[in-house]
Amino acid sequence: MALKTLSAKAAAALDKELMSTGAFSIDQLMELAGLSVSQAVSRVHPLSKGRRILVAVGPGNNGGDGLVAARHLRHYGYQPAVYYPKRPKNDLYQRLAKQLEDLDVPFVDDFPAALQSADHVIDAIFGFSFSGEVREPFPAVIQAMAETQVPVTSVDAPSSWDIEEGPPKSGVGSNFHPAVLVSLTAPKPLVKHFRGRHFIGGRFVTPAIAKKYDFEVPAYEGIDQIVEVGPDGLKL
Ligand SMILES: NC(=O)C1=CN([C@@H]2O[C@H](COP(=O)(O)OP(=O)(O)OC[C@H]3O[C@@H](n4cnc5c(N)ncnc54)[C@H](O)[C@@H]3O)[C@@H](O)[C@H]2O)[C@H](O)CC1
Ligand SMILES: [K+]
Repeated sequence: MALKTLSAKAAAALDKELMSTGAFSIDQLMELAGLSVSQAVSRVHPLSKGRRILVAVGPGNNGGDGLVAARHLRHYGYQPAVYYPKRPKNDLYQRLAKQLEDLDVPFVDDFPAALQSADHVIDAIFGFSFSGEVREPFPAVIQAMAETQVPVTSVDAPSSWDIEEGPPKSGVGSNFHPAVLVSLTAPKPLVKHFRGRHFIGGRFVTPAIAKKYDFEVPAYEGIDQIVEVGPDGLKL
C-alpha cells in the first residue's frame, strides 16, 4: 500500500473546508484533536509510569490541542503542568487556559527546570503551519526536548521539523527525535523521517473529505480516538 500523506497546504485546506462547508467549529475539532492526544499519551504512558506530564504549548492551534489534552489527562488522574510562554489574546485559547486554571493545573515559566521533574512531555509547540527557523523563546525548549531522556509525544509534527522535509539539516531541532507522534487527520510528509510509535487521531473526517484529499480514514476500533500505525504511517 502506498503511503498517503497530507502536505501542509492540503492539511490547511482540509481544516478550512471542515470549518466552512463541513459546518464544524474550531472548538469542536480542537477538542477531538486534544482528546486523541490524551488517549495516545495514556496508551503509551499509563498512570503506573508516573503522573507528571509537562505540556509545551505554542501560539497556534497545535498549542490549543495541547491545552485540551492537558485537561483530559488531568481528569484521567495525571498531574499535567503547562509551559505557555506566548499566549494569544484570542478568546478560544483564553478559555482553554481558564479551564486548566480551574482544575489547579500549574503554568510554569522555566521549561528546562520543569523537565527535571517530568515523567512525560507533550510537544504541542508547532504543527502544520510551522515554517522557517524556530524563533524565541522556543529554541531552548526544543533543544531541551531533543536532549532529555524523558519520552516526548509530539502533536501532529515534531516541532521544528519542516512539514514536508523533516528534521532540519543542522541547528535547533536537527537532533530532535520524539518517541511518539500523533498525526492528526493523516500523516504529514515528514513521517518518512520518524522512527518512534505513531498514532493517527482526529476522528472527525467524513469518507467524502478523505476521498477528496486522497487518504484513508484509519480503522478506529470501538470508541477509540486513535489508531496505532507504523512509524511511516503504514498499517502495523
Ligand atoms: N484538521 C486537523 O487536523 C486539525 C488540526 N488542528 C491543529 O492545528 C494545527 C495547525 O494550527 P495552526 O494554528 O494553523 O498553526 P500551528 O499551531 O502549527 O503554528 C502557528 C503558530 O506558530 C507560529 N510560528 C510559525 N513558524 C514559526 C517559527 N519558525 N518560529 C516561531 N513561531 C512560529 C505562527 O506565527 C503561529 O502563531 C495542526 O498541526 C493541528 O495540531 C486543530 O486543532 C484542529 C483541526
Ligand atoms: K508539535
